[in-house]
Amino acid sequence: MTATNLLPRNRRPADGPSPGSARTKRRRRPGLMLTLGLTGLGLLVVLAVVAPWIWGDRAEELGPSVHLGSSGEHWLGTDALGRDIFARTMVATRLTLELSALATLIASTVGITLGTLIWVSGPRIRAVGLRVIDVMISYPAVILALAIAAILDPGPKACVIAIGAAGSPSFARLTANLAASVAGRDFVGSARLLGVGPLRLMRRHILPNIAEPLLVLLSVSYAHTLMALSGLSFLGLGVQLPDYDWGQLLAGGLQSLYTNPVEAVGPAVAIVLAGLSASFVGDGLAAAANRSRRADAPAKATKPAEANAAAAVGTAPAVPDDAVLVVDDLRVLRKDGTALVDGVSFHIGAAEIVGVVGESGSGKSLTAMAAARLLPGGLHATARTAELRHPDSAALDLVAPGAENAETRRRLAVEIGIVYQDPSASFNPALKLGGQLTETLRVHLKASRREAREQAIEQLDFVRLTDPASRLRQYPHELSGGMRQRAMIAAALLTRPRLIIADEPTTALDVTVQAEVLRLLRAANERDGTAMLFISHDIAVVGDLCDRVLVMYAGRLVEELTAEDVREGRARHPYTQALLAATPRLDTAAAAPAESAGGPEASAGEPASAEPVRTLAAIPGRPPQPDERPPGCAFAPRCPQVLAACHDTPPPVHSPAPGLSVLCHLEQAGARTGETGTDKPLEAAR
Ligand SMILES: Nc1ncnc2c1ncn2[C@@H]1O[C@H](COP(=O)(O)OP(=O)(O)OP(=O)(O)O)[C@@H](O)[C@H]1O
Repeated sequence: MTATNLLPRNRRPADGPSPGSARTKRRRRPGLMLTLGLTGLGLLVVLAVVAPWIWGDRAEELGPSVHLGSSGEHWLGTDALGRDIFARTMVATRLTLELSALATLIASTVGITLGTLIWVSGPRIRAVGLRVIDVMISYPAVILALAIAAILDPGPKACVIAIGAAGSPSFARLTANLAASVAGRDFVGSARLLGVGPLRLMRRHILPNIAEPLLVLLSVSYAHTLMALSGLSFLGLGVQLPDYDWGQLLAGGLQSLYTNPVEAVGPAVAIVLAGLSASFVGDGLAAAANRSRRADAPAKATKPAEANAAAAVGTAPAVPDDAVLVVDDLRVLRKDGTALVDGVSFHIGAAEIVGVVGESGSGKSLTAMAAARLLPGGLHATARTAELRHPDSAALDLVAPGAENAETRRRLAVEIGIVYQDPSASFNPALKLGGQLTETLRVHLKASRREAREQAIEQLDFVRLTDPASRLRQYPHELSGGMRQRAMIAAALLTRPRLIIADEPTTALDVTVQAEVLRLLRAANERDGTAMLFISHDIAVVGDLCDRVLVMYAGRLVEELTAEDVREGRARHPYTQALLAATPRLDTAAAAPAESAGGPEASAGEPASAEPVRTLAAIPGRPPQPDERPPGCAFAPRCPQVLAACHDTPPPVHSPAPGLSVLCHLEQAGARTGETGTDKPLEAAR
C-alpha cells in the first residue's frame, strides 16, 4: 500500500497535468483573451445598435457608379446597384448578430433542457439518450443544419431553427455529463436527503454549478452559429433580399471577385472578427475556469466478483427500546452482486455516539450512506432489518425498495442530519448560506421565513460562528474551512434530528479546528440527546468521542468494543490492535511509519514526543478489493498472529460480554488466556 492510498480522498493528489505540460501552457493569459474577446463583442454590439441610424440611408442609396473599387468616398467600394458596401456591412451587423443570438439561444435552451431530462430519467433512458446524442454530434452541425434548412422554406427563420437544432446536441451532452459529475458531491447528497426532487435538484443545485462550462460552450457556439448562418445566407438558404446580413453581402461580393475583389473584403473581415471575438471569449472563460477549478478526487474503481459469506460482529443480543438506528445484516451490493458492505449489524441508542473506524475502502461511508438512503447510483442495499425508529411513529425502513415517497423523504430530512468530510463540498457554492440553512425547515417543517431564519441564527450561534445573522448573507466561499464545517454542523442540527451521521467530519481540517469540531459534536449530543454515527480513520479520536466503537475491515465489522477499551488499548482483534499500535499517543508518541494502516491518518497533526518511548507498529500489505476477499479471514494475509484456519475458514463470532464481539479464529482456538465468553457457531452467528 502506498502512502497515497492511505490518504483520505480529499488529501490525495488530484489527477491532472503536471506543471509545464501542454495543457498548462495553453492556459496562459486567460485575461488577455477574455479582454480582447469581450472588447470585440462589445464594439460589435454597439455597432449593431447605432449602425442603422448612422449608415441606414447611405446603405440603401442607389448610385450611378456600380462595382467601384475602394475610394475616399466609398472605402470598400460599391455593389452592383452602386450602394456603399462599407455602410451596408455596418448595417448588416444588427441582423447578423441578432440571428446568431437567436440560433444560439435555441441551441442552448433545447440542449440544456434535453440534457436535464436525460439526466433525471432512469439509467436505461439515460443510456439510450446519450447514445442518440453521440450519434447526432458525430455529424457536423453545418451539414445537419443544411439538411434541416433545405427541408424547410429558405429564409432566416428556417436557418435559425436549423442551426439552433443542429447545435443543441452539444449542449445536451455537456449538461448530462456535467450533471452526472456534480451529482456525486456532498451538497447534492444533502439536498437528496432533504427530499429535493430531481427537477428542482437540477435547477437549484446542479445547473448553477455547471454554469461555467456551459457559458464557455455558449460563447464558442455563438462563434460557430455566426459562421454557419453566414454560410447558409451565402448559399442562398438564409437571409433573402431585400434584407441582408454579412453572408448575403459576401455572396454578392464574391460574384465580382475577379473584377472588384474589395467588395468581398468588408463582410468577410466582419465575419472573421466577430467569430474570433466570440471564440476568444469562450477560450478566455475556459482558461479562467481551468485555473480556478479544484481538481476532483479520483473515482473509486473496483472489480466484479462474488460476495463472500462470513459471520457477523455487532449483532447485539438485545437492541434497547430507545434505539434510534437498528441495522441487521446490512449489505451494500454492486449490480454484479459484489458485496461492498457485507453483513454489518449494529444499533445506536438514543443519545449514544457510536464510532466506526477502519482503513480507507473498508465500507464505513457506504454503511452510513445506506443508513440515510443515500447510496450512489449503481449500488443497492439489503438487510434483515434497517430501521430508523421513532417513539411516536412507525419505524422507517431504510432499505426497502420503492419506499421513496414524500413522507419518507420528509422523515429522512427531519430525522437525520449529515456532516460530511469536506466542508468545501458540503454547501452549494452558488447559493448563500441563509437559503441553504433554512431550506429543510421551510420545506419539511413548513416554518415561516422568519422562524427558519431565527432557527438558523440560533444554530450558527450554537456552533460559535460570530455575527450569525450576517453569515446568512454570505456565500460558502467567504468562510474558512473550519467555519464552513461548523456551519455544516449547524445545518445538520437545524431540525433537531434524532440521528447525526458524521462522515469523517474532521479529516479535512487542521488539528486545532478538529478539536473544536469534536467539542461541538459532543455538545450537540449532550444538548439534544442526538444519537450519532461517527466515522473516522482515527481510532484515537473515535475512542475519545464515542461510547462504543465498531471496527470495519474489508466491508465487514470485525470487532465491537467500548470506547473505554479503545482508550485502554484492550482490543481483541489483531486488526484493532494494529490500528491502536499505529496510533501515536501524546504520552508515548513517536513518529508513525508511512506504511501503516492507521499511520498517516492517525498521526496527522499529532505532536511527536521528544522522548520516543515506543515505536509505532506498521501493518504490511493492503486490504483486499471487495471482489478479492479470501475464503477465510480477510485480514489473514496481514495478520501477525495468523493461524492455519484463518486462510480458508471464515472466522466465527465471539461475544465475551454484551456489546463486545470479535470476529476471529484466535478466540476459538484458545490462543488467548484468561478470557471468558460464548463462542457462537458460524451459522448461528449469521
Ligand atoms: N459508488 C461506488 N461504486 C462502486 N464501488 C464503490 C462505490 N463507492 C465505494 N465503492 C467501493 O466500496 C468500498 C467501500 O467504500 P467506502 O467509501 O464505504 O469506504 P470507506 O471506508 O468509507 O473509505 P474512505 O475512508 O476512503 O471514505 C471500496 O472498495 C470502494 O472502492
